[in-house]
Amino acid sequence: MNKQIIEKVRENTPLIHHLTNQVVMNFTANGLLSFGAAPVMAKAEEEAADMASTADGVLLNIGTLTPNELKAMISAGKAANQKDIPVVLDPVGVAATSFRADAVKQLLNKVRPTVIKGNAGELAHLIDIPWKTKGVDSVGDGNIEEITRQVARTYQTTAILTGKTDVICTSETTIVNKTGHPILAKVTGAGCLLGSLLAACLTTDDSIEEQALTAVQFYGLAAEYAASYEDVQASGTFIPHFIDALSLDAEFLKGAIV
Ligand SMILES: Nc1ncnc2c1ncn2[C@@H]1O[C@H](COP(=O)(O)OP(=O)(O)OP(=O)(O)O)[C@@H](O)[C@H]1O
Ligand SMILES: Cc1ncsc1CCO
Repeated sequence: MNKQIIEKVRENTPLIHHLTNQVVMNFTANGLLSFGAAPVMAKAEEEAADMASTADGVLLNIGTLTPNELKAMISAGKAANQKDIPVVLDPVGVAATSFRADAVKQLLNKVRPTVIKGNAGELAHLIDIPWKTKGVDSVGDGNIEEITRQVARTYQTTAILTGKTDVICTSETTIVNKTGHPILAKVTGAGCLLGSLLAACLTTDDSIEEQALTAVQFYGLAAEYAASYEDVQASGTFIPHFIDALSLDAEFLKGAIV
């Protein structure tokens, strides 16, 4: 983890334009604010390109996608690509329906994502590897490093697979992260908010490997720290501690976990 990446984000408060799902908008906005960046949610096709052009990073998350939102995502993604603004694609539930699968195909034909981030079931689907999924959740098992590598190679991008173990692959490197807490799997939008923090970390001038690792490692440490509070009984009591922990110093989080 490179703590300077987090410090730079907090100094610059980059604006992250989100085209994300209805389930997680408020959680994502509050989590990103706590981390130290600035969220804006704008999904009308009429304004998507303008908003993306003024942002420092763009998050495309298809969790509750509609046909009009797909058009907006393509406009926002193209506008971001034109200005070299980083784009994170989260293909939420892509294996669940042909509408989602077609939408992601269209997005990947028209937009170059800086990072594709998803759970194992989502990334496996992108390279036609059979994997058990349930709605937006991944419930299968298999070689997660190989899947992440293949997504990175096939789409010539950085791929991040999340779960108990996170895997980051660029064309050259594979990095594994084991920070995190099982309670995150009980928080809807835990992956979606990570995509938002990741977009913020991609706005610095550091290497993509460092940016990606910093985002996933910090996020996991914040979860471990939040879960260690005595009053945490389950996800409901965990969430406020987690939002708070996202504002903390990376070094402090490392040392604070017992
Ligand atoms: N069993 C686990 N142990 C530790 N960390 C976990 C575990 N499961 C998930 N995580 C962490 O939770 C975060 C979200 O990952 P996950 O794979 O659950 O996302 P997702 O399926 O896209 O979630 P959502 O669709 O709800 O947004 C990541 O930081 C990941 O490391
Ligand atoms: C539960 C759910 N359904 C569509 S998006 C979403 C949020 C987690 O991905």
